[in-house]
Amino acid sequence: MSLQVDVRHHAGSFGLDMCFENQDGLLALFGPSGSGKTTLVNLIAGLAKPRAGRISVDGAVLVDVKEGVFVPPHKRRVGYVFQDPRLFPHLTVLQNLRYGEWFTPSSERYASLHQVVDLLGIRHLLARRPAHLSGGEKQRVAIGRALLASPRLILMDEPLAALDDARKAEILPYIEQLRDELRVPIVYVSHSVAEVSRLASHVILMRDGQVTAQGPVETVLTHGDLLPLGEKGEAGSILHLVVQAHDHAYHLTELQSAGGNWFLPLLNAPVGARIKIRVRARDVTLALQRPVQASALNIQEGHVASVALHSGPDATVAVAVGGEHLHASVTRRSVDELALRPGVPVFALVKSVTLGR
Ligand SMILES: Nc1ncnc2c1ncn2[C@@H]1O[C@H](COP(=O)(O)OP(=O)(O)OP(=O)(O)O)[C@@H](O)[C@H]1O
Repeated sequence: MSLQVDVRHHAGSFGLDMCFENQDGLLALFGPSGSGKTTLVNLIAGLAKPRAGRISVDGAVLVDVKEGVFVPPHKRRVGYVFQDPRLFPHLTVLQNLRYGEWFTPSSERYASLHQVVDLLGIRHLLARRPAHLSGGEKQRVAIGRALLASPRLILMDEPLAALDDARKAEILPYIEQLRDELRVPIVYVSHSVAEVSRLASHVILMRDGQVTAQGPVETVLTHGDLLPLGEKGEAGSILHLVVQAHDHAYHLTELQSAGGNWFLPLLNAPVGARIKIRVRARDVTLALQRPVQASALNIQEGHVASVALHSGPDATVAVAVGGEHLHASVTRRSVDELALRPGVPVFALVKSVTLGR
């Protein structure tokens, strides 16, 4: 999928001016409340028309103000999943799903009812009406309805925001399947670093209707200063590891990376599986020598790649471990006292790790 956006728009006193291009995978739009994420999603869906500019998907122009092109929403083949599932209350689940198919000519359909029902695990719900579904089930049906339109692109605007953690955990694997098995391009709006680091391949950080940073999730989420307030402490690194062994006696799984081995609470993943982990910068401590008699199991050996001094007491140190960067949040005072400069060999002690599989 190639999504090309180059638009200018006004809503009341709010101005949006964005230009970006994304290829394949799940693109996350991430930014503080009021930064314009929903406004942008509405422009892609055709629910609003930009003042100027152009949006295209895979070369198909959805809007081009200069050329006078504006494809109406129902002809865009762009699915939309909102925070609130917005199912038709008087229709059964099956009828809600079938509605998704109506606007797509049969020659352009790639998603069948059977495939979607099985993918989302909703076969047992087909005869029910939305009032008799849980929040998580409703959202799976809403995703199914969007998918049955065989969309070129699915827009998801905080689809998990109204759900509790258990329901979120239930839905995330389905979104991953959409991304990996059906390979449906997704533009995903979220406030949560945990969600974005698990799902996204690319991220656009937004503020005041502008792009403040964009790129692969591994690099963008290290910019704590650019993340929305409340998520700044979540800034960190995403690393890719391979499951090496399970230690059932201690309930630990050993994973391998170029910088040393990692130990995580026992994982339900086969030996050889590739796992993505998220390490918050504030959970990483640096030492110049390998600590002895320390309780931390995760000690990575590397060297300082870069040091970013912030305006307050803090600094972010990127440590090169193997081919990847592990970020540590330390004080500026520690940077001086340990003379942390690019090239200095260091040991990184990691307190806790979040899985972002
Ligand atoms: N129709 C409108 N008229 C006037 N102002 C609008 C309109 N739609 C949106 N805005 C303003 O545009 C700004 C961006 O809103 P938008 O909903 O796109 O932000 P957001 O990043 O999605 O926020 P949130 O994370 O809270 O959902 C806000 O200041 C909002 O008040």
